[in-house]
Amino acid sequence: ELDAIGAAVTDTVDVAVAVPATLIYPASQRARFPIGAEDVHANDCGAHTGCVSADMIKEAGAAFSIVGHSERRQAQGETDADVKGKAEALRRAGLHAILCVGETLEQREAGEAEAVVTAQIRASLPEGAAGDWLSIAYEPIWAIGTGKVATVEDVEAMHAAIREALGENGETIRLLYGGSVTAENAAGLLHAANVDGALVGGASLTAAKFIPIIEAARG
Ligand SMILES: O=C(CO)COP(=O)(O)O
Repeated sequence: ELDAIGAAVTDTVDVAVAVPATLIYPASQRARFPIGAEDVHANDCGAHTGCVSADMIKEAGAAFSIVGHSERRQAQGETDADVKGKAEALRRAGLHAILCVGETLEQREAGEAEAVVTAQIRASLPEGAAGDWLSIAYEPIWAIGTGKVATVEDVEAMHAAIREALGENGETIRLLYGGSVTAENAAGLLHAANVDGALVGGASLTAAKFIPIIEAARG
């Protein structure tokens, strides 16, 4: 799959794949594009048995890591402060951070989506965040792995709110949309205002489903 994806990469689209920690080394040896981790620990060293630091993923060949994925915020109880610490650790290691934010269905139905997400941004964004080392992924929790994709209008409204919340350097930071992105809906989402890319889950698992999304980003 990595070879097929690599063959589809051109210099007009940036493609990167985040993999489980045990696969970083073999994937980075093989892939012709950046490989990243799905999480890192916030500390550079210390007594954290079983945790994986930014320097450890770097040594294994990672160029970046996702931080603050909603599954980690929910299942591991990660707070915005934890997520900020992880993004800062990546910066210290010279790696890129993809920082995830997103609201629950309950919060969206209560009309709180933008307030929740912009509060997450304010609390988890490191000082001096800039596009050369950080991207934001907006992933509405109700859209992840459910087949329920946000509308282009909702994504544009949220990304405009995020862009504003980012403040200084905000224009340099890439805003990715994630949640049930497929070959069918990718073009509309990727060409929406303030959408600079996608964080693709299920449809990235096979080259056959992922390559059309790369092509939609290019087209
Ligand atoms: O959260 C996601 C990737 O981590 C999105 O997953 P899906 O694209 O499968 O909805």
